[in-house]
Amino acid sequence: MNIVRSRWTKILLFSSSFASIIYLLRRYRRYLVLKENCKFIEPQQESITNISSSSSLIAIHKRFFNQLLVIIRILIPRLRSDSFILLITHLTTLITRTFLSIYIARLDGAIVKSLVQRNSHKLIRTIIIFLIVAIPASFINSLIKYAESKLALAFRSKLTRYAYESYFRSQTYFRVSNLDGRLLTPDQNLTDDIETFTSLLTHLFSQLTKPFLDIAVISWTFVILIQQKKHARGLKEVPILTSLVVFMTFWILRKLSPQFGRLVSEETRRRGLLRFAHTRIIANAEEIAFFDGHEVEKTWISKLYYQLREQTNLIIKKRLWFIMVEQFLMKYFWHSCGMIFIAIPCFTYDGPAETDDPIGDPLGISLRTEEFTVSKNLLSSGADALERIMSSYKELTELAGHTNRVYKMLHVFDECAHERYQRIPMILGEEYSCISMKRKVTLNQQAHGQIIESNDDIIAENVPIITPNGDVIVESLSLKIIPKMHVLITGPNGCGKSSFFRIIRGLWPIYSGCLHQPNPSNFFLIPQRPYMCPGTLRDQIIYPHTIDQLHIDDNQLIEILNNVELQYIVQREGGLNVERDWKDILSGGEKQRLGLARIFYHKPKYALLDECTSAVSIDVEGKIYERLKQLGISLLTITHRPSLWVYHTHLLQFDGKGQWTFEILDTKNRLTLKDEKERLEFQLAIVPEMQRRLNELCQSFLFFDCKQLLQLYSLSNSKKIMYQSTLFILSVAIIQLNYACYITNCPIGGKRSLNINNILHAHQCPRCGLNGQCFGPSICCTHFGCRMGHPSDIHQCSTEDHSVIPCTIKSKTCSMLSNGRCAANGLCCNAESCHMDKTCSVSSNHFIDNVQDETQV
Ligand SMILES: Nc1ncnc2c1ncn2[C@@H]1O[C@H](COP(=O)(O)OP(=O)(O)OP(=O)(O)O)[C@@H](O)[C@H]1O
Repeated sequence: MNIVRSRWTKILLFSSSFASIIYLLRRYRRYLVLKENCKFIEPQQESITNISSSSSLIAIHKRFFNQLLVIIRILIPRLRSDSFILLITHLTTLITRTFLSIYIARLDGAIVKSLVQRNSHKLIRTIIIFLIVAIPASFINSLIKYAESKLALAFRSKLTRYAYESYFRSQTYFRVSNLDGRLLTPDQNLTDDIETFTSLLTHLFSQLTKPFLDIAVISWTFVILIQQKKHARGLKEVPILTSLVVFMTFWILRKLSPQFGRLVSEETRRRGLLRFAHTRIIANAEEIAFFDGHEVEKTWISKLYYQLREQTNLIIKKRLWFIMVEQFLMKYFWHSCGMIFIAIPCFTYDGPAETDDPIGDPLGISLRTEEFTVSKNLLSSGADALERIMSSYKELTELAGHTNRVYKMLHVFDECAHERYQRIPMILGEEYSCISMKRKVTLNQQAHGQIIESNDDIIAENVPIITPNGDVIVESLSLKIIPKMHVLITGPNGCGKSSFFRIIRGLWPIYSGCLHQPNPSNFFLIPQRPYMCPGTLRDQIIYPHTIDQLHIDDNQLIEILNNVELQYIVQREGGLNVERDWKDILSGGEKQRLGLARIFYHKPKYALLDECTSAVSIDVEGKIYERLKQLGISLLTITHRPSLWVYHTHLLQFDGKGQWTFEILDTKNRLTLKDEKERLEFQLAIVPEMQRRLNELCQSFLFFDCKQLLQLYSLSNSKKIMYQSTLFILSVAIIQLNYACYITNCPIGGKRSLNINNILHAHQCPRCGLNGQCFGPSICCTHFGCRMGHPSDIHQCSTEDHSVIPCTIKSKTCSMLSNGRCAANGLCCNAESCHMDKTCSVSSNHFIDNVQDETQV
């Protein structure tokens, strides 16, 4: 009480409470920020979590064991496999270690006994034996770790090999990411997940096997010990009480245990998304840098990181309370119970004193001490084993989570290999909403189209083009392409041109109809951005061949580079054997040409060229096409470039509304028609502007709205009315244009420059300045002289533009300029300029007189 009352204690209590409150408030604020940050991508997560939770694969139950069994069959395919031999080795080391532990416990008891007996010889002898036994025991301990790591590696190799085989079979790697939506990060599944699963599995194997062995052997040793103690009461109840304590602990822990499997599985998924986002940034670094898009990327990545952090925090928090309860029960509670159990014979023994030294130790204290030490050691080993089994529950639930991920990966690989796909509807709805107008089909079923291998021809019979999302791009396509046919494929963006390639190459499933397709080795696709594989320049040309499959020499390879006008690259980069990051060091056009070089190397029957020359200059493109045709390769080209038309014999045209045409390509005629079309399109493009101007003129000068007339024109169905309306509009337009030209300043210098002597009723030109007269659009003269280009004069003189009749200046004509009139003393002007003229003399009221004259007229 005194302590509590002391001033310092009060200050300490107050400040710690204050600090705690501040800490909690800060934590709460950070939690709110975190929650806010995570909001943005929550819906997608929810949908994915639902998929895993709905199938309830996380908890330890029958399904988990079934999944584990499937995977174990992959890990241990036969009894003679290396993984099984390693497993047996590991098991043997574990058993040996158990027996050694019991032996060491007994040696420990013997040491204590010799101490109590004060028998130095026996003590030294026992210690020497103890040290000798410690050598194999240490080796076995190390061997356990070694065997565990080797076993984990063997399991990992087996599972990785199996997964790679599935992943690279039947283009599963393409199908998983393009046609199926269940695995968002297959890279993570194939690397991290497999590694974590196999190390956790082997760890749990040692964690569980040895404790079970320990418990079995220790229990057996105790049974023998109990049987020897005939005169001690209450020992028979010890096994029942022990089981009761263990069962109770297990029950409490199970009730309190959070679902670690689910939590860890979710954490792994979020880690995968974060890694995926980083990979995306590396792949698109250049574009992001060009657009300065790092802020957007940073925000997105931070959000993903916060989500991961939130989940990791949750797990850490849940572990804190769970481990506390676990430690209390299994360390302290069990220890107390154990001490009570082994103390029972000390209190209840009522037989004669047991001693092997009746003279030195008649009461048998040393023997009892030895028994107590052995029992205590055994009991602590047993408790340790039980503790491990119990704490393994947590790891077991985590293993369930990882098993689920690995199993799901293998399952999806298998389904994709058999063309059974599933997409996640929410993601589709968001990402591809632009094509939601198209007809959609449900695709969670197997494709029923027929694929027949043909010798040479590609024949499609009523084959639809359907995207992996179920959007029907083309309802039914029927055509026949034979070798030596060169097909040009055109159409608007997104109409299915590239998808047509995917269909004939067998990348997308065929949902109905029949496709006769030559062996895939007859096709070679060059996309707009060709893939640059890791390796040498030679590897780029021969891809996907390897050096072992190379069938031509270096001179021929250089000849191939010649064909695509890329021979200089050998010298520039230092030979064919040089390794570079080709994706980064080559320009867009060079990459495209290197891609085309592969066709010269492989010489397929059909070259599928998907806008693969968009970055190549037109002259080089032409040469490459000519050379490809000389090799007898059929060219199927997607392009928007008319320069390529001449190299093709047929045209496949998609209209973007599900319709298509396939016909012979008459290039010459088509180019003429194209020219005409472009010309007409250009003319039509300026029609609205002309109509606007015409209407303006109609309103200004005819007080008539031509729009009505134009409407009448566009509404009139009858050809005769249309014809008449056109004639009328044109006549009106011509008259108006001429008239408009006449009344605006069409001639140089405006209307004033016309010879007005021939025009009746010409009126006086407008006044300007101080008693001045407008001579031209920007010339104002008084008898003092003329000024040119003054804004107020321009403003006043431009009123003349609105007058229908031209104006005149009634002063004396002068000969220095054509249509010139005397503007001031010694100055002759016309509507455009002024010139010195000695013959000109005017009086001060000259212009006023003129006005009066005009009034009289
Ligand atoms: N993997 C995919 N999953 C779902 N839809 C896809 C996929 N690939 C393409 N699509 C959709 O299929 C439609 C046709 O695509 P395609 O690539 O064939 O167009 P395209 O005619 O080659 O267009 P462009 O001229 O722009 O290259 C598009 O609406 C596109 O969104």
